[in-house]
Amino acid sequence: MVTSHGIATAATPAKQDLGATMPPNYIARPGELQTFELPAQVTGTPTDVELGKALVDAWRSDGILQISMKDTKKSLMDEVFDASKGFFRKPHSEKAACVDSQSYSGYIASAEEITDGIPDYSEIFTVTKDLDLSEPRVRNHWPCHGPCPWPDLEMKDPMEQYMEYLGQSGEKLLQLIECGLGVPPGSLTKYTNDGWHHMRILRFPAVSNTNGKGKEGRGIGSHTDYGLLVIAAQDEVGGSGLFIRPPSADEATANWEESAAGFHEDDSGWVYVPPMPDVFTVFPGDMMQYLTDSYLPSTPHKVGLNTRERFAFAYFHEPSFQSVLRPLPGYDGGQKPREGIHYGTHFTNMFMRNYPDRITSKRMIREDRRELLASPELRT
Ligand SMILES: O=C(O)CCC(=O)C(=O)O
Ligand SMILES: [Fe+2]
Repeated sequence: MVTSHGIATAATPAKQDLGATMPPNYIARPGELQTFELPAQVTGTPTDVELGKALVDAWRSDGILQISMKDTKKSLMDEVFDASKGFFRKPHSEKAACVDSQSYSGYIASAEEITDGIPDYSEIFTVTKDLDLSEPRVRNHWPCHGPCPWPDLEMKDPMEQYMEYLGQSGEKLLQLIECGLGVPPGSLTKYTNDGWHHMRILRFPAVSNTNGKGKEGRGIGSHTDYGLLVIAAQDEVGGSGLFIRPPSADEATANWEESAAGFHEDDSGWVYVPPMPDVFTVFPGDMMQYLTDSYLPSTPHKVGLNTRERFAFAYFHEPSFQSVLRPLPGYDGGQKPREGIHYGTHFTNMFMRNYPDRITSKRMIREDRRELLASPELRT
């Protein structure tokens, strides 16, 4: 049921069933997430303010919320899941050819990604801004800027449409969060002009069907993501694998200062995100935490392998690569660093940490590309 102001109560399965699909050997309590519906547009009406405050409250208590998927988008979801499955079914050599030496777009084999020094079993296709070799930023060797090595149009077309749609949802969410935080319109969206939005198309093998090179049972180790918003979707078939840690007064991360990878990985206190039909899950990233002085902390999460293979998408709604972010008015509590955070530097650091052996990281080092991150042209 959806109320007139977009605050919805999804038809949830009985409480005792919510944890039934949890990955084996994980201990967590099943979450009961709040579900919201996004309006056609956000103009700052009292209804928008009410919804924005409800989103902020949901994140502050649960660390994650759901937005319901428009009926008109359900066929697009079918298309992107089909395209993802079609890609991951290809022979290894075809998938492994999808890499680029200048961007981090493309294929990441199972056990190639490192979180907190340990290989993950996730198999991934990453999509960053697809810029061809003649694009000025690529010609000028900006770190992480380059083409996306799409395997074919069957993959490219639906994925681009999907990212476009999530881009619109991301902008609406930021506008609503501005309303909910009581900051002037544009305080968040000024950073997303030319946003460095990217996406991870993910496959997780069944727990009984891995290549033996990663950490047993683990899909992705505990981590926080880097930008403003994470908007995730998963198929419901294999059960979920996602666990999150709700905000807590005695737990703090600051991923740009000290790695949050591995945060409380094996401790209690995790919440299982049960699979729900026709919703996206949304939670804040590192830059939202910095801007709000941890009023909206970046949500730690991890993924476990389930009894069946699982397909998922994680879309990241981000500031522009060039952005230097500064505390929001009313949320400047002296958070560090005082000079602001350059998002492109944070992104580059995180990707080099996750993929130290990738051709892209090696070229970055060989060509000293990171030096450019300090130049005024890359900081606006
Ligand atoms: O599999 C998921 O649901 C989330 C994946 C994730 O955390 C990521 O790609 O950063
Ligand atoms: Fe993540």
